[in-house]
Amino acid sequence: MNFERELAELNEYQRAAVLDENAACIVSAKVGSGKTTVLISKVLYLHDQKKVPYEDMVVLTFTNKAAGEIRERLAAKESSLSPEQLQGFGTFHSVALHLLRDVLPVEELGYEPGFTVIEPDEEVELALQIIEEEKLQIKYKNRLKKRLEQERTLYEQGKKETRYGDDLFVLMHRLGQEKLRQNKFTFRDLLRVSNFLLRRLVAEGEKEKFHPAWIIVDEVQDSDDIQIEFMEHLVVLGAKLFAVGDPNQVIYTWRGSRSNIFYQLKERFGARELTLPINYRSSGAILAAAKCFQQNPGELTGARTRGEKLRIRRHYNAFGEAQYLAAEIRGLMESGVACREIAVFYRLQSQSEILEKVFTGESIPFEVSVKKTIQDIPVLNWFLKVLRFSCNEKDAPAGVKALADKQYGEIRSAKRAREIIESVVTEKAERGRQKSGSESSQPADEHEGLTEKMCGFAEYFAEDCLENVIVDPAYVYDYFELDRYLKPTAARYSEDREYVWNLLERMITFALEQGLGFLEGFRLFLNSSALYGVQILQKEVNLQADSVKLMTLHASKGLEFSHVYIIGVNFGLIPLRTGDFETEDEERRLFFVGMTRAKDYLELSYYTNPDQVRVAPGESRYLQMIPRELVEGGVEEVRFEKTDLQKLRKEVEKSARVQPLAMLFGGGGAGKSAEESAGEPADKPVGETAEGSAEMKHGKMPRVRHAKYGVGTITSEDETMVTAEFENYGEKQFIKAFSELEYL
Ligand SMILES: Nc1ncnc2c1ncn2[C@@H]1O[C@H](COP(=O)(O)OP(=O)(O)OP(=O)(O)O)[C@@H](O)[C@H]1O
Repeated sequence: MNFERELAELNEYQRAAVLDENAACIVSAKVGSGKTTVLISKVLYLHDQKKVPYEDMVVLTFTNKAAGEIRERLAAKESSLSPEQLQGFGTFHSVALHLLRDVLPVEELGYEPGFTVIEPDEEVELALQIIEEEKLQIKYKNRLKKRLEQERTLYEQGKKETRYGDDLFVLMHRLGQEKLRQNKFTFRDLLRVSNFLLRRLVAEGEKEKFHPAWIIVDEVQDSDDIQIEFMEHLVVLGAKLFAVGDPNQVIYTWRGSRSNIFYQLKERFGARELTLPINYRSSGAILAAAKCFQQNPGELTGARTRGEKLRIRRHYNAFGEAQYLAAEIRGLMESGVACREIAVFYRLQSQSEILEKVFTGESIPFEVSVKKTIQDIPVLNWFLKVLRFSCNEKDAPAGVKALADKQYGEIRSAKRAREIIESVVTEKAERGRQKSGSESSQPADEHEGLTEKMCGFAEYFAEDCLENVIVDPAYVYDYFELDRYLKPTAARYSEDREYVWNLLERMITFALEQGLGFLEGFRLFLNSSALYGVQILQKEVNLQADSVKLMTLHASKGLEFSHVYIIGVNFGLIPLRTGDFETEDEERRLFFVGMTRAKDYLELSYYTNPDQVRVAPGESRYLQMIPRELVEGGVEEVRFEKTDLQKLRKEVEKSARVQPLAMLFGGGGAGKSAEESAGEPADKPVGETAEGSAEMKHGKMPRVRHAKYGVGTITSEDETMVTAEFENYGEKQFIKAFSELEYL
């Protein structure tokens, strides 16, 4: 590789950053100024010129997408790279997982190497179970997830009193014990426990166990306290720090990042500060408009000419807009614009549904970036429980759920399932004790069916049979006799079978790629599937594929397209209604991030008759903040016949009930957000039952059931949406067409 040539392509600011060798350096970069470019050049510089092995670098990103991009770009430059060399490259969580698995002594804290990683929702479920069993007094249980997040720091600081004077800290203590007993980590635990063990390494002077030479951080503006502490430990262990970020792109304060982060980092690490002020991406007009939303002052220079002005469109509603966009995109395609250069951004995932339907009808190739995890697909949700218990017998709750699932498996009562699993666990423990005492005892295995399968799994697949038989999903599928447990008489059977089959294929490929034994590979996958969620099960949008990209503003971060359409710039959507100034600031930065993805053409639109509840008709004030000289010909109204809209709406409602399978395992197609697709469609759709509406009219609040959130009460309802309150999940909104709620 010719590094001189690489360096020559950088501007003076970028070069200075790449060549900087201070013990700590923070690069405060402007949007589109080449942060990713610099980060990759830095890694190459250290490796090629300074002879730092990749294994001695920890490269931390905030998303798997960013980590993937860095890996890809490195692989493109150096084809002989192996996954082992890049084990320290990834998100904070995946690097912490690697440390806990391969470097730090977790067993000294009582965990076992086969630990699993659970999603926040699973932690809440566990917490609710403890509350019930131990009769704890917890206020605002419907906001438990938020409360656990918000008050965790107080608890960790050793505070005695919770915010509401209840048993929350007792719960946190018990939750910690229970997770340890079940050998489980949450995402936050991964970093928390890593921090604890790294601190101990430092205190005990055992730095030789782990001492990276460099720590390189992308999007550093998104770091929260626990992540900063993680960086700090690595620095104390001897690593030099190089971090890049943009204070104008802080869009995750709800996760704990903060807007004064650069000042904080400079103070904490005594870092040198460099800047990258030149935006290479956007035309002059786009950049000038985006600057109206920039919150942190400072030079933002564009390298490009003024280019085309922005456009603002007014639509009757989202249905009309979708038709307009389809026609517009068709026109662009005919004029030679590649589909992959066109993107539509929206504020909420649910806004993609109408676009998907219309684009499918109009044969516009598209891909939707959907945040959907394995847990959103009922059959996989069940099968994961089966696998979790099969691979980790300490995870008794998973075993109970696998047996007591309402749709799959043996469909036992919760009580009976608990009894069975408890007896299995006791029996195993007993057998273990007898084995270590005398050799004479015989296992009295009375269990059969799924229980027997789960308990025998680890033993059955114990030897490393990866190369022989486990290249075929059928082997595991048949082992569990899944044809029996997936209920072949159900209408969804063939779809479910395909889901499971695909999951198994993925797991096997994953184990093979990792060069791991079967069991070990499966265990690692079970952790990663929670950790990576979407990425493992569902292809991210393929930026190279020639299709229009549909995504939320959040998902657009870090990407660029020649043509960008930001839709629904109405108050209530962009910006969302917020309760405080800080969140409002974040909404503004989010809009800034979206606008600055556009290279050549940016169009913004709003509705005069929005369908969503709590969305105000008319343009949001954000549109009024853009100087009119940057906008082509004022606001243009786009009209569509109302009859067309009604027909279209009916079609969307009809077709939205069938969700193409392809998109879940790659490929384009329709998809729903995690929240909206958490369960199977119910038989009786809300809005289609006369009694439902009648009850509302007479002031009674109808009760509904949702597959994931349980029983709730409708709080409001309009033509398209329905809002319901659930005891443990708070208020949730649903699109009626998806029929997820069943009236009780
Ligand atoms: N020195 C340069 N000369 C010309 N183009 C450049 C240069 N550096 C970066 N670019 C181009 O500028 C665009 C933005 O670069 P990059 O994606 O690295 O920016 P970024 O700072 O990571 O963006 P964002 O702020 O959106 O995260 C890319 O198209 C990249 O190829």
